[in-house]
Amino acid sequence: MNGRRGSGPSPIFFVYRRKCWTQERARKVTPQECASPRGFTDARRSRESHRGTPEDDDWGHTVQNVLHSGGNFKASERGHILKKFSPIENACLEALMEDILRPYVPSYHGLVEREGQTYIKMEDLLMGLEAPSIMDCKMGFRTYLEDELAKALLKPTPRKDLYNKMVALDSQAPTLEEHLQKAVTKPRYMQWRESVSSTAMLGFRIEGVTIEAGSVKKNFKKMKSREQIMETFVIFTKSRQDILVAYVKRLESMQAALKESEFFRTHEVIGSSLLFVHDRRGTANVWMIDFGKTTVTPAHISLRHDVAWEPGTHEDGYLLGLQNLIDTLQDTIQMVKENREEAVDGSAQEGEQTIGENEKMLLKGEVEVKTTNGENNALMTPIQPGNRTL
Ligand SMILES: O=P(O)(O)O[C@H]1[C@H](O)[C@@H](OP(=O)(O)O)[C@H](OP(=O)(O)O)[C@@H](OP(=O)(O)O)[C@H]1O
Ligand SMILES: Nc1ncnc2c1ncn2[C@@H]1O[C@H](COP(=O)(O)OP(=O)(O)O)[C@@H](O)[C@H]1O
Repeated sequence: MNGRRGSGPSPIFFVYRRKCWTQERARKVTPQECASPRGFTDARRSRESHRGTPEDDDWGHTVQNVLHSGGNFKASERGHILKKFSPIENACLEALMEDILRPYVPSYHGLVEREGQTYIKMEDLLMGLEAPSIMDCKMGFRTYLEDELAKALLKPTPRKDLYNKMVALDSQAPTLEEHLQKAVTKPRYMQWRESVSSTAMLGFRIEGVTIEAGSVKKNFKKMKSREQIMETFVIFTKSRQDILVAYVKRLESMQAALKESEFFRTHEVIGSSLLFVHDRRGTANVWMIDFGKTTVTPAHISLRHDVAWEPGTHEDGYLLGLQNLIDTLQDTIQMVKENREEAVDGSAQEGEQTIGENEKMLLKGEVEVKTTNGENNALMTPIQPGNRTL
């Protein structure tokens, strides 16, 4: 496995990034605004004409906010990025530097201040990659904290923004009462998101993808089935077996470390992602990121991560999701092998064309990767809380 702490400059890989060069040269956006898609868009819209100062002349090399982040990142010097300070994430990264999981998380470099805001300085995981492809998978069967649920039960606070996001995806999803209020509570929204995506079935979901420095695709919210996810991995890796195999190996070693980890035993890992990164040269790696909702469990609880959650247990199902992810990738490798063998036989031209079409659609942002025979036609039985423990 390579891809860690490369020596070259971090690549610039988004369409918005390319637009940023032009805009920055025209002095319409600052490098800092370029650091996030949202910043870029806002700056472009307002047509501001200030310059800004590149940090350590290296803003252009900093890789940012790939898939989803409301402007939480900022450029730093080569090899590092800055993420808005959260005491929870900061404590996790500090603790992880002393844990067996250290090789699987971005290295932590303390806190820095920029323009009155505190940031966590951490390793840029895209450093050394050339036009990287990136996928963010959110892990676990539960994506909200027990505390959030308890608070919502005690004092329900229906939110209009979450209602709007819900109806945007499915106008039938809210109940009659929710339609009348035009608002839903956060746990209700999060549970619904789990149920329409693969989270509820598989314990992980794809949040976003970018392929070879292309634009960011986030249209995976309704992607539920293992088959759809396999197709997405095929598209994402362009059927490269070496990359798929590298991913599986990395996940297996991560899995072994997780089972030994003191940090993992004592933390409820909610809303954390695995970041898959690779490039055309075959550099590939997977990292654990986003510890903003990863919290220490009460002292008497030792978490297993491979059992169903019941309120009060703090279990998150992370290991079940990870096993399903590994199984899905292994099935993908098998599928790619079979496609290749058939192609050699001259009998798989149709299948190859399908993948090519899907790829085009994904790149154009039109994809809902289609299953051939409906939802959840899993090729194998997913591990779920209840049907198997590790
Ligand atoms: O993905 P969509 O459907 O947009 O829903 C988002 C994500 O779940 C966010 O998690 P993440 O940042 O991990 O993607 C979550 O932030 P939290 O992590 O703070 O729970 C948001 O909650 P609000 O920020 O409360 O809206 C929620 O609205
Ligand atoms: N250390 C890092 N190096 C490079 N890219 C990162 C790093 N951490 C996060 N990212 C990118 O930023 C995106 C959002 O990260 P995340 O930590 O989930 O932020 P948020 O908490 O704002 O959602 C990820 O999907 C990933 O593409």
